[in-house]
Amino acid sequence: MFSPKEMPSTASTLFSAYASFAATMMMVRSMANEIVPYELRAYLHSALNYLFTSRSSTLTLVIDECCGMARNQVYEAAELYLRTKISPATDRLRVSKTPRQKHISAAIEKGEEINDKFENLQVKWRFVCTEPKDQRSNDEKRFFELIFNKKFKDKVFDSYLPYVLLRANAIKEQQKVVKLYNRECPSDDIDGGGWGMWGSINLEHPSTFDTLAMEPELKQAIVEDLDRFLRRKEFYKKVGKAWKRGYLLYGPPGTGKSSLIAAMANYLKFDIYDLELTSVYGNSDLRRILLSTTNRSILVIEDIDCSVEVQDRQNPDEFQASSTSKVTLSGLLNFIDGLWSSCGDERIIVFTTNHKDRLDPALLRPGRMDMHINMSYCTTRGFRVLASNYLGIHQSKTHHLYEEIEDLIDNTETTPAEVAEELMKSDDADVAFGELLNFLKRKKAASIEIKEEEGSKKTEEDQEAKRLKLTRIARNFRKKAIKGKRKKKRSQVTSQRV
Ligand SMILES: Nc1ncnc2c1ncn2[C@@H]1O[C@H](COP(=O)(O)OP(=O)(O)OP(=O)(O)O)[C@@H](O)[C@H]1O
Ligand SMILES: [Mg+2]
Repeated sequence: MFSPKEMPSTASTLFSAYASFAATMMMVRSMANEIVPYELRAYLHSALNYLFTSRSSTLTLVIDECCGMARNQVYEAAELYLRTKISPATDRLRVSKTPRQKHISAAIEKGEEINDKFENLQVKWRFVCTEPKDQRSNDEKRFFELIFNKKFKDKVFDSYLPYVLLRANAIKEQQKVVKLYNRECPSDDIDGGGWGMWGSINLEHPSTFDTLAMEPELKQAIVEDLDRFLRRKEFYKKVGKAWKRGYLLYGPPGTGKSSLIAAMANYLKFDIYDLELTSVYGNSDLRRILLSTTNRSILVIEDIDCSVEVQDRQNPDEFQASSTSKVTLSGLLNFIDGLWSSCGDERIIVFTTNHKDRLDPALLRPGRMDMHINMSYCTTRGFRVLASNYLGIHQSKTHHLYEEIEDLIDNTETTPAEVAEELMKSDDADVAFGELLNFLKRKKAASIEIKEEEGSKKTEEDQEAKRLKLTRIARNFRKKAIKGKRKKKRSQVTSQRV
């Protein structure tokens, strides 16, 4: 213990000792700074840090929502992917649904964590949201943290994150709502580009390849063609062809041309652009409209025989005159062959017509439309599909009216639309099939009547032709007889002179 008298002198001794120590240290430090080069000092500093700070075995990847102005694809993929990983351990979820979404979607809320396993890798995801600096500013920052053991760094970069991106793409495809673009759609639609541009609605057409009444072989051929088309990106590049495919659907009204287009769109998850050519002002307008369509889409031009000036190819003068106001077939074909080739990927073009025979040969030339699909009248196998669609009767099952119905279907020109309309008349199969049978009987009777009428007309025509022929023969015979008489007379006169 210090006596009160000793205290000041001890404190001053201590202070002077500390001061001299500090001065010495400063001198040593400045000497060391001069003697030891900067690089060596930095190295020593970090080595000491490494030795004395506690080392973490985990690595955290920060995945920001945006990279500059663009959206970060890894962030978007993580958001979608993690929706499928929500477990009962999650406490808070964000729930939403936009008018275009079919289902309610749930995503994790800020601060929530999700554990995931990928082969022998265990990771933890955390969703972080920074609070905006003040209430009015919109500078909230959102990001995911991906936390895992450092030794798996390569695996995460080379396998896990690519897997997350792939899965997210598949989920996006699955959730995609197919849209129907039309230039008459309301312009306040978020995808609408104003007057004269494309607006869209969800494609609500429920048609699929399963519900289409067609010959199974033809259906199979179309599905395979579409699959091959999707697979062959590299092939198209290699042979220098645009990655597009054209289908011409032809057949009478009500045979399922539009239903097939909807089935294609639903199968591929491609949007449909339904183009009414008569509303396009000219070829340059057409170019502008088509350039504003997106990849992975189906461009549909219905009733192509009624939509374009098909004669203009044979008459270039007329083409000049009409090109300012009308879309010409040559304009359309040029666009499909040329311009589009260089700027569109995964495009499908479908033309439909009720009269293939009226189409310009340029459109039918091989290589123009890759597949010509004949949508014909209903067949017995088509009828079985419709019976299954409308009345839930399995295609392998039968009904006591089937034999009669199928015989009439084979022997009349009945469209699937007509069959569908009859089957819709009742939920009771007996009643619905009865209605269909009566309809087919009436149809058959009507067709016999028409044939008889045509037959009697033909007989009348034949008789008239026969009468004309006989008259012609008789006239010729008379002419010949007169000629013969004259000749005989002339030769008599000559012999008298001689
Ligand atoms: N092949 C089919 N398979 C299933 N349903 C069909 C088929 N054909 C027609 N239908 C039914 O008839 C309705 C009309 O058919 P759709 O509009 O597809 O015919 P279309 O050939 O496009 O006729 P149009 O030439 O008049 O445009 C469809 O909504 C569907 O209910
Ligand atoms: Mg149609």
